[in-house]
Amino acid sequence: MASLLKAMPSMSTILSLYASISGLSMLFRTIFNEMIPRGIRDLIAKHLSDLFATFFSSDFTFIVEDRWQAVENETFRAVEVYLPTKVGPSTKSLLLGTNDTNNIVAPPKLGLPVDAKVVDCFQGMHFEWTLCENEAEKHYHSHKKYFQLKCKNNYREQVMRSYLPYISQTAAEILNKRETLNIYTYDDEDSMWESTVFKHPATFDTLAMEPDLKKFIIEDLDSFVQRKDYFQSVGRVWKRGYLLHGPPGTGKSTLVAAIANHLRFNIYDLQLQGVRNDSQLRRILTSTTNRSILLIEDIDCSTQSSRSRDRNKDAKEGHDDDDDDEGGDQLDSKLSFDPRVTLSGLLNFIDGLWSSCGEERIIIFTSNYKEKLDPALLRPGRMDVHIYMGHCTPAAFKKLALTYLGIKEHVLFKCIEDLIQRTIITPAEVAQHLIMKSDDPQVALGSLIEFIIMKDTEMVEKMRVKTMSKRL
Ligand SMILES: Nc1ncnc2c1ncn2[C@@H]1O[C@H](COP(=O)(O)OP(=O)(O)OP(=O)(O)O)[C@@H](O)[C@H]1O
Repeated sequence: MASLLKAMPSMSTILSLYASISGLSMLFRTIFNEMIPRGIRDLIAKHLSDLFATFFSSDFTFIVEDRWQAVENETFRAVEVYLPTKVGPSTKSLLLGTNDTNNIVAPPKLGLPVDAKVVDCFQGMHFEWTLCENEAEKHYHSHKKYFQLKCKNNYREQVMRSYLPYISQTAAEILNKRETLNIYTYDDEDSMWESTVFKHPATFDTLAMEPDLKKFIIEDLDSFVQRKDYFQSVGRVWKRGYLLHGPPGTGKSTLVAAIANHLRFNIYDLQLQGVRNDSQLRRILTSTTNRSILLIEDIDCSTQSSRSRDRNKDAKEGHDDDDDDEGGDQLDSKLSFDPRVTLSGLLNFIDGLWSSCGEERIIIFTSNYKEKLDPALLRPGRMDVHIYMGHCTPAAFKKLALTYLGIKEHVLFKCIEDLIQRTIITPAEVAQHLIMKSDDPQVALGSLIEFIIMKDTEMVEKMRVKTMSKRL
């Protein structure tokens, strides 16, 4: 103890040390105040206080819910895509799975289960994410998921200014590079979209249609995705509507698949017949994501009011065109269904106020009977592009022969092209013959010629009977 006391400095030494330190600190303060400009002084002080705050400030929690003001929360979607790329030792469990039925040996994908934690670092800041779930309030409501982001209180501004934009940017890049596309159908029971992998092989290359029309569609799509700023500058929502119309089997669905593959957009395939009313429709449509295609097939059969009121009146009075027999029958069988979705409810999403929900969307309606659609749907500016998918032309036939038989020329081509010009035949019928009959082009083309001649004869006979009955 005595030796310890001896080793301690004397009181006078401590006092003189204190005096020197205070003298020095006063000197430094004077130099600091006199020589360093006020702006720089404030900056240094702020950085020092930030440094202390980083260590001693309390935590702050951001909540990112899956919906935001009645629509899909894009921040939630971005985080959902981004976080699985950041799993590390702190993540104790992961979801694992694949929905790719075409390739069951493909590596499974990762997802985050409820309560999973992911730690992320960005620009020296430390973040802790957790996926949480709310109990459903009612048994028929699905559970609500949300992300919880914990960070230091003083990171708040940087989270808003740089971290979240960085996540959105990264998620967009991941989605742009995604190998698989999804097709969604709405599951009424669970009130949610259900997805499955979309692996349709159709491309613009394999699509049989007039080259000029094909070129026009590709250019239209490309210019749409590149012109976000233009849409903004002219005050229009960044959406594009296509109406594909034409007889069955002319490639409308195939064109939708080619568009999805070209843009790498997911497809939301909505069966309007299954939607109970406009408010459900609104809920369904607001839960689709950006960079996607909303597809409503056979719109002429989907809403009572999408059919031309005049045509319905005519049909009731028995004034339907004779030429339309086939279509009329089909339409009538669907008339028995009475959906409660109204055309105005639907149009609200195309160009009404609700159309501003979401961006970079393609809306595609298909119809076999454009003339039976309500004029409101056809009004200029409503569906931006109307594309008629017609019967097979010589150019379309040549494309199909190249796709299915791998040939560009054949002695039978001339004969088939002449026949096609005077017979009504769909690309689906041509494709059916080229794919099913034989690998040998001679056999396949010969069988196609037989089929076209048979159809031609049938057509001539039908015309003859019709003319006869008119004379009588
Ligand atoms: N223009 C085309 N180019 C290439 N293949 C086509 C074309 N049209 C039809 N086909 C072939 O015919 C099949 C049926 O075509 P698709 O389903 O696209 O016709 P659709 O016009 O959508 O018919 P529907 O009106 O009955 O729905 C496709 O699987 C495709 O193989």
